[in-house]
Amino acid sequence: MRHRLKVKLLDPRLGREVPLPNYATEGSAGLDLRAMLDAPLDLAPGHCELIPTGLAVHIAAPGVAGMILPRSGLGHRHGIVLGNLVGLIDSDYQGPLMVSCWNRSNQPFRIEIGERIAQLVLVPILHADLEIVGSFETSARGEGGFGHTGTH
Ligand SMILES: O=c1ccn([C@H]2C[C@H](O)[C@@H](COP(=O)(O)OP(=O)(O)OP(=O)(O)O)O2)c(=O)[nH]1
Ligand SMILES: [Mg+2]
Repeated sequence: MRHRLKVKLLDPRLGREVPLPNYATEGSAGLDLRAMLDAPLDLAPGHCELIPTGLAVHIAAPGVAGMILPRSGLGHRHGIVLGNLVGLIDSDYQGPLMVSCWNRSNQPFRIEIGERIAQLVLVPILHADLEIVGSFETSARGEGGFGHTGTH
């Protein structure tokens, strides 16, 4: 499915020297987001920095949200993940889209200008209407959780 996403280019380099966010392949789920830094950033082990993507998005539909997720290569190979683990973008948010980059490794990591640091995934959202009940209908799991089904 497609969603028309309103985007403001806050950084004039986007779409010129640095490509606009795009899907790497037709089947990619995430739009790659780039680090719109003034200079390369050396992220020390254990440190976290808020990095501008150079854009603002307005999803504008309450039934859609954005999720910022790590890139698997950066996360697995270099320990570059997100300081908030997952970024959640509300459909009414219009401010600059920021990526919290956390170096969870024990090596410094250099983030280059325009480097693809994370990805934005649009997801459908259901809003809950709370229905207060005294008991639930029986389910197969009941209250069992946190390993209740065993490990094998
Ligand atoms: O990685 C992120 C996470 C959030 N945001 C923006 C969009 C989002 O809609 C807004 C608020 O995020 P969230 O609700 O997760 O943060 P909060 O700490 O609850 O702030 P608020 O009180 O503004 O809701 O911040 C980003 O730009 N990047
Ligand atoms: Mg919030």
